[in-house]
Amino acid sequence: MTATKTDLPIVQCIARARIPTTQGPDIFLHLYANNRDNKEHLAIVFGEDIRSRSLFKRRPGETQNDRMIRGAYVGKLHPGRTVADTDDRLGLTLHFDEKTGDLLYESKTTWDPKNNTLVRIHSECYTGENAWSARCDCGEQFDRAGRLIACEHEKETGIIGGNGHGVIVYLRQEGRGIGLGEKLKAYNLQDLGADTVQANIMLKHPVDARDFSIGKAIIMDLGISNVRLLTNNPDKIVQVEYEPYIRCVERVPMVPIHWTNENAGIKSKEIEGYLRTKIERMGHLLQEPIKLHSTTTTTSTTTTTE
Ligand SMILES: Nc1nc2c(ncn2[C@@H]2O[C@H](COP(=O)(O)OP(=O)(O)OP(=O)(O)O)[C@@H](O)[C@H]2O)c(=O)[nH]1
Ligand SMILES: [Zn+2]
Repeated sequence: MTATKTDLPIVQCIARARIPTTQGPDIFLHLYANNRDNKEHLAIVFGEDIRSRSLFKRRPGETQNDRMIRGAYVGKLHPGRTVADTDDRLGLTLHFDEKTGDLLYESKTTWDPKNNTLVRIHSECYTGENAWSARCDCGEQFDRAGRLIACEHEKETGIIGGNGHGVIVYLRQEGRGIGLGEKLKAYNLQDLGADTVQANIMLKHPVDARDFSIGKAIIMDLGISNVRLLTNNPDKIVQVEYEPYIRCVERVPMVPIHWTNENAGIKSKEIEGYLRTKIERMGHLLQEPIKLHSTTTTTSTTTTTE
């Protein structure tokens, strides 16, 4: 059954701003409102020409200055610029449907929806992203997604990057949707021996309380239809597919750094359990490295590991 756009939440990009990053490229941070929850979901967009249709749509009575202030401009802002829809210095002009005010697609100014675009749908994880947590790999995944979108291809794995175009849809679904407070309680239950699945159930929550439909609506709003999805989570792939509007043309794996490089990434008992539960109990598409030749040699009296 093909989807109809009406069964998706309605999202509205409220503001977009250029963020010069410490990693090199500028990103364009988009803040969204929606008609499902009162959270500020985000899109971290790499590429000035990936355009939010809801942000760029013309609004009755607004001025060009209003458009520039909310971030609905083409090219680059500079002191003294007065027109949002034209960047004289770069020779770029946006055009709109006179009746509806919708942005018209033109290859010179707007990313082609038919391009295969590298996308990560990332759920907020305060502990992994801001508190140096070694309980999960969310922070590592977030950083790697940004690096992969910015680069042509990843040296270590040969995976083709986004070459400066792509999106991290950042959903405020902390704790797989149960919130930070309940996640902290889940951590205490895990320290008492439960795994991440059991802990959620013991707290009377679903194993995964997330819904990716807002993420889907944001991807569509950004004019992206062919997605190279950065994930190991099969549920995300199923939930993002949305024929004929969104097609997952490729699943790009997110292998924990420590699994391919002994001296890097996150190494802890907790994260081993976290990843093992994802594989064994949540069906994540991750293959634990199989040690074919043990490096442990046993001699008559002692066992030494080189
Ligand atoms: N309830 C609960 N949530 C956790 C735990 N550890 C991490 N999380 C949450 O799990 C979510 C991880 O989401 P993502 O980083 O999008 O990853 P994923 O859905 O597991 O799958 P990938 O796309 O393959 O990374 C975040 O919301 C974290 O806050 C835990 O022990 N319990
Ligand atoms: Zn996490």
